[in-house]
Amino acid sequence: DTNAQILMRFKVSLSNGNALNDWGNESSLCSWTGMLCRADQTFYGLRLEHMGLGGKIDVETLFELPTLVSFSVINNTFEGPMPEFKKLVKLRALFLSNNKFSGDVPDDAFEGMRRLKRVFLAENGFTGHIPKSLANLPRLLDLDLRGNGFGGNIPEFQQKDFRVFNLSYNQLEGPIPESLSNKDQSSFAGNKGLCERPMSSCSHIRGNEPRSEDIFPEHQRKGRKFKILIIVIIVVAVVVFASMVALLFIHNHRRKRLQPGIVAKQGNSQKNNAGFKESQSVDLTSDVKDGDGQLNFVREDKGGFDLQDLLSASAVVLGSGSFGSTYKAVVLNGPTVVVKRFRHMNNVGKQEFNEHMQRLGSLTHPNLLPLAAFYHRNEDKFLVYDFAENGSLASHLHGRNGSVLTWSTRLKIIKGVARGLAYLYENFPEQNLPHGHLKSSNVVLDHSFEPQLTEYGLVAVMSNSHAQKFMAAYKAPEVSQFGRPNMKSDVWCLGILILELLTGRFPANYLRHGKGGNNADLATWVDAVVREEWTGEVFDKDILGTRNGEGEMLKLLRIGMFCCKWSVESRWVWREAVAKIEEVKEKDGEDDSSSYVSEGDLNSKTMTEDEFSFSVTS
Ligand SMILES: Nc1ncnc2c1ncn2[C@@H]1O[C@H](COP(=O)(O)OP(=O)(O)OP(=O)(O)O)[C@@H](O)[C@H]1O
Repeated sequence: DTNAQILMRFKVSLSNGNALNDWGNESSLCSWTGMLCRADQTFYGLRLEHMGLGGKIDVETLFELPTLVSFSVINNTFEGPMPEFKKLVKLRALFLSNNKFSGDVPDDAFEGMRRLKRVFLAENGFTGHIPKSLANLPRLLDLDLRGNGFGGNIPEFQQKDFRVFNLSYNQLEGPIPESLSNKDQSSFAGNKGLCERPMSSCSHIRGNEPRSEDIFPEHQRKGRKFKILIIVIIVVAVVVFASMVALLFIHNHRRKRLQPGIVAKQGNSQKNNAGFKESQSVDLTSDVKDGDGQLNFVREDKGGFDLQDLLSASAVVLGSGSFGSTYKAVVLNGPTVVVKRFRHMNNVGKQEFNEHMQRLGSLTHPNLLPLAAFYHRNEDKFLVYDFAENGSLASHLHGRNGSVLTWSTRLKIIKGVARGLAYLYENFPEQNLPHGHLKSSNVVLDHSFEPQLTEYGLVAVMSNSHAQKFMAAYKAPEVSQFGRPNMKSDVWCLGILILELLTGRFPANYLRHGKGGNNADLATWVDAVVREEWTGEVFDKDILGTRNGEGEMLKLLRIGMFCCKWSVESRWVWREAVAKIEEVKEKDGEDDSSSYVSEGDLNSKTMTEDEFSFSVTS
């Protein structure tokens, strides 16, 4: 049989196959929905995602496809036990996430699949132990078992360097193997009783403590229980009483101190992307409480004032972002600084927080806004940055008081952003998201419109849940698909920033729920406009008429689209993105390299053959 005949037999076992109606057309197999083919038209995979498919996955028939190396049925309605994929020994990537598969996965389910690199089983109903054969895969690079019912202990994995690793929201328990202790806590969150690094030590888990019946005989236990009950009642009563007194005291105390701050902030309660011109005066002492905690300077050249100076500085609210308020403070006989309050930086303890801030403070690059100092008081953290004279890029692009940014200024801005990002990636290679919160309100402009990145490097200290909800990098599509961002999520943000800069459109206005729960976004809008060949309509009217620049503007648009590839594998890595941005010139015709991204490659969601083969072979 030919591949086409085999695939038609495979289709018969599926239900709800309407999305595959074009299968069987006379045209080349590679043009059928869901086919993955290389440039030479050899078929190598199936990508049947978000299609409402169900029924049986006929592995016997798939086995007859000699070149099949990648198989994906993400987000369909398949149910029942895990199909016997182990027959497909050539498979390199297996994506079954977001279906209704269930039941124990046999220990030998992945036996012999020596080439398998990527296994995505997230959000199904799989149970039983994590199969030994999975842990023994020699080349495993990405593993996502999130949101299943896997139980028991985590086995020792043969492979140590994972790119994606997620076991969260299962029923796993017991100590985490030492070799996985460097993983993020979020990889293990939502399990029954996992312990040891990166979670807390196993000795904290009650089951490990000696049980009272092992120590005391029956009659002693009864007397003991009674005594414990009395002690508990007394302690609870004392604690409740003390808390009520303390709360009353704090309430009265805060009412006296908070008034000015609250009044001023009410006038600014809306997210103020238009910058600081409408801001009102506030009393910083209402937020930065004096007396406890101290201002820690992270750079020698930024000292010269102390906490008292900061508290008595005249301050205005610049805006209230997703983490708290941001103030501009003019220190008497000192610098003008920006104080940003963060309420959800609880991922690490005080010591680690201090070390991380010292490290951020040691970064120096013309396109990074220097962190000057930080202040740490229990739940509240304040970061002090230099004030940037020209406000944020967002305020210029979208604010009521914004100015007209020419094409040449926009190009200068994006080049600076790319350089700042490259510096962060080189200096934070071990971080998952060296920036993590790249967006136009976090790009500020100095007196000569040189851009400076701000709020970088904070993912590591930010509470996971808050990061997931609000940080820009968590808006990348892989987060809705696989639940976790990766290094390329910053590249997604860079792409969105490029598109925002060129179109003048605010990305959040394009967020709506599309098919399969994914967010449609500015990238999708640009994609559609370009595909309809209305490129003239894509550019911001303020730069549209730029003479001799349209070719280069189009070149930058294509770069933005390559940074916004929906699939992480086909999205550019940061180095490539930065290098391509550097190549863009202000005027057309200065060089002839614009053909490096062909018109045909512009569709940002579809993977070209070469791109996908890169992802499965790399
Ligand atoms: N160092 C700075 N110099 C000048 N303006 C700044 C500076 N830092 C922030 N701003 C501006 O102050 C305003 C409020 O900033 P804030 O960080 O609170 O909000 P945001 O960036 O919109 O949200 P988020 O909390 O998600 O970062 C924004 O317009 C921002 O661009």
